[in-house]
Order: sequence, then structure tokens, then C-alpha cells
Amino acid sequence: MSGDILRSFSQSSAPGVKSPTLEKKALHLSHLPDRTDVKPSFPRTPGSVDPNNPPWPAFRGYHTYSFANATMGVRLPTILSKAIQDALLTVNALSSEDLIKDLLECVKRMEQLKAELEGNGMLRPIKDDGEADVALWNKEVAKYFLGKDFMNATWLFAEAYKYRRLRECFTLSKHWADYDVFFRQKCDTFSRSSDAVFELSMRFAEPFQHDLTKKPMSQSEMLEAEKLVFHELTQICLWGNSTDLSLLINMTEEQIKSLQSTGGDHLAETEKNILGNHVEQLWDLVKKMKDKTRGRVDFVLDNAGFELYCDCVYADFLVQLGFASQIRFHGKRYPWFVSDVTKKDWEWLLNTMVYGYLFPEASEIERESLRKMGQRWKEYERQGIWVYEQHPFWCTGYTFWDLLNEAPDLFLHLSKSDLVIFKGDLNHRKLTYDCAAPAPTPFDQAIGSMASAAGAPPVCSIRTIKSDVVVGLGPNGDDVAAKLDQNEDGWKISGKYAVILLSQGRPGEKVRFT
Ligand SMILES: O=P(O)(O)OC[C@H]1O[C@](O)(CO)[C@@H](O)[C@@H]1O
Repeated sequence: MSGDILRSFSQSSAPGVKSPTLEKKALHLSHLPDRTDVKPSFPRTPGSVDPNNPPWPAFRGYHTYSFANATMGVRLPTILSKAIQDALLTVNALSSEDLIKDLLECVKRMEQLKAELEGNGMLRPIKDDGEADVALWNKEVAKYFLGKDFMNATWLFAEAYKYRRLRECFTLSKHWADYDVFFRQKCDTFSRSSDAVFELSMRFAEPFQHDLTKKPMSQSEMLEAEKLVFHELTQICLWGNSTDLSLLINMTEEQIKSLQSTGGDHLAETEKNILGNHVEQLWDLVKKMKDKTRGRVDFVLDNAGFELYCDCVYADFLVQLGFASQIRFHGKRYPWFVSDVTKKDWEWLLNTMVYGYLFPEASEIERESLRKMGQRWKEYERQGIWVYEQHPFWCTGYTFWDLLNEAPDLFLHLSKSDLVIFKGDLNHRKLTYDCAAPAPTPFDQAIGSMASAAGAPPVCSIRTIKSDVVVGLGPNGDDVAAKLDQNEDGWKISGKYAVILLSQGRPGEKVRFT
């Protein structure tokens, strides 16, 4: 458009209306803002949100000094080096030439992936390794991340993509498709958690019952007692999330023990670190479930080993006290973010509790308590009270804002739940689109369609804070975050702080697909 035309536009006015000022202010092209000054306003409108453009500014690896930068540049290559060491350890114990050569090819592919990460290579499509999720991954790469590299793609996508590429290193092999390079580490951390494991099993192996030696309780006293245990177990389930292998790789046994401490005093002490705490609303919801039908609770799991064990103690309580008649546990189809639960981890935990000899130092009473609890959990499984599932969507680069559209069957399935508990940091990142939303942003705004879509179930995020995104801190959230920024370096990645956030969703409404 020429300057003259612009001028004639700016000078036109409604017939009969004289505007003296307009004549003086002729509009020139040079008056238009520079393209680089046109900043998107946040949150983006729903129509302009996509995996490369979250509602608020994305975290990306090239942001120097950020956790995303440290993860992409240092942590992920270190994780890969450890994975390579693990595979080589396996090679050392093999005798068949065919198996050895095949596994060494996997190692070569891992080395190649590590070099790509360190050299900030481009994200390429996933190779056709016969897995059902190839199309979904490649659609996302093609639509949103074409020409992007590990550092300028969104951190969440690039990090998830790395785990799919790691998967590819093995699925392209003849014999090693199901090999889990993290399995040894996962088992090892559980076996080093003996204090906390037995503290819980000694307390909770016996079925819950009110103390019969004391005078009979009224209905409301009983409920009050249940509420106290509920609060305590919700916290145990929460702090179980602070032990995360991807971050704790170099921790000593003592440090792990102190993180896992589950004693009452410790819990009271740590409650003040829950920066957004909807546990009262959660209790109200769970209580209603008991009054109504004894509902269904879903756990979208995070870490194997000790955290999974804590989740199961919590789930056991919900079943025993009649809050839930069914618990569905959702795990990952393949090794994911180092310590996430796979089917093998799930089976390993239950079986090692019943049959294993992991804790040589434990007393017979302690071992028996663990066995007893494990047997009860396996019985739940046999009776279909506990169900383990692994939908492919959980191992994709999509956030849960896209769950409705990219995995409509899963959304429909979850919509039938009375409460979906998302455990851990990564699930929280995926719920909130992993972006720089302001700390006071209400949780149900931050999770988009997982709260606002018709049929969205009640969703609870139980998470220790281990990465940048922090929402749901209430109206003073900015002040809380600013104070912590000032006084406590690294408070967003230490796992010392936490949130328990609940969205009521729109349960009971008919799910609609666009
Ligand atoms: O096991 P969690 O709680 O999902 O934590 C996973 C960790 O890994 C990260 O994804 C970073 O690699 C962070 O989100 C978090 O610190």
C-alpha cells in the first residue's frame, strides 16, 4: 500500500463531519510499528495455540541459564551416557553372538543420538520401526517442528522426542525392542529406600480399622479420623514424588532417606511448602464419592519404585475405606523420562514385595508386612479392583490440552472417572502446556480443555515442583514467587516445594469432539 493511499484513508471522515486534527496527522508507512515490535499478547487465543506456541511463552533449550538449557545441554547427554553404560553391562553378560551384535547396534544408535543432542541436531521424523505411534509423532514433527532443532523446539517436545528416539534405538533391533536401559536404576533406588518402605508397610499392612479398644466412635468422629489419615496419605503420595531418578542420579543413600522421610512431624513441617493446596476440596470430593457410589479413581502415574509404592498405599486406603470401588493406574508403554512406570516396573514392584529378597537387613516382621501388603494388592488386581493400563498417548510429545483431539478414546475413558490424579512434574508440565503462565493463574485456566471441555473429569495434580512452570498459587502468587526467586535460588527445581491442585471439570456432561 503506498503512502498516498494510506494518507487518503486517514483523511476520510464521515460525511458532514469535520475533523481538524486528522488533516495534520497524515499516516505514513514509517508510522507503522516495526514488525519486530508486534508482540503476541498472552495468553494466546485458543485458535493460535499449538505445540510450538503454548498459551504463554514457551520454555526452550536456547534460553541460556534456564533449566531447559541445562537439561537439553547437560542432563540428557549424561542420561544417555548412563544408558549406554547399562547396555554395555548387559553385553558383558551375553554369550550369543547374534544377541551381542544386535545390542551393539543399539549402542551405536544411542551414541549417534547423543552426538545429535550435543551438536544440537535437527529433529527428524521417527523411523518406521513398526510401532503404532510413528504416525502420531511424525504428524507433530511435520506440522509444528519442521526445521527445528533440539534447542529451539519447545523444551517439552524436544525432551519427549529424545525419549522416543531412544526407544527407536531399540525397536529397530531384532531382539532388543523391549529392553529398558533404566530398569536396573529403577530397581536399585527402590532397594535403597528400605527405611521409608518399611515405615509404611509396618503401618499399613494390616487392614484399616478403627481402634476397637477405644470407646465406639460416632459417625462424625469416624469421618474426622478418616480425614486425618486422608491428609497424611495425600502428603505421602505427594512427597513420594520427590525421589526422581532423572534428578537424583548422584544422591547418596542418606540424602534419599531424608527426602523420603514419612514421619508425622516431617509431614507437618513440609505442609507449609505446598504453595497451592486444594487438599480440603479434594477431601470434599472424595467424601462425596463415598456417599454416592464408591467411585472410580484414576492415577496417571509418574515414577516407578518408591513413588509407585506410595501411590499404591494411597490407592489401597481409598479402596479399603470405601471411597473408591475401582482404581485404574495409567503407565507408559516404554521407558520414559528415566524413571516413569512401565508394565514391567508395575509387575516387578508387586512381585518383589511378595517374593523378593531385596532387603537383607530387614527383620522378619518387616518382611512379612511387605509381603502381606503386596498380596493384598495382587488380589485387588485379580479381582479387577485395580487395573493397570498403558495408552500410547501418554508417551507422545503432545500436552494434555490436546488429549481431547489427539486421543478422543482416552478422553472418553477418563471422562467416566470420578477423579483423575496426575502424579508428578512431567504430568504437570503436560497439563499446563509447560509455559510461563503467571503464578496466580487458576489451575483450571492453566489446564485448558482438561477442565473446560464438556465431560472433563475432576482432575487433581499432585506434584513436587521440579521445573519452571508454576501456577495455582492464588491471588498473591506473584509475590510468593518473587520472594522465592529472591531468597532461594533453584526453588523451582529442587523438589522442596509442591502443589496439590484440583479442577472440578464438567463431569456428567456429554463429551463432544470437534
Ligand atoms: O518425575 P517427574 O516428577 O515427572 O519429574 C521429571 C523431571 O524431569 C524433567 O522433565 C526434566 O527433565 C522435569 O520436569 C522434572 O524435573
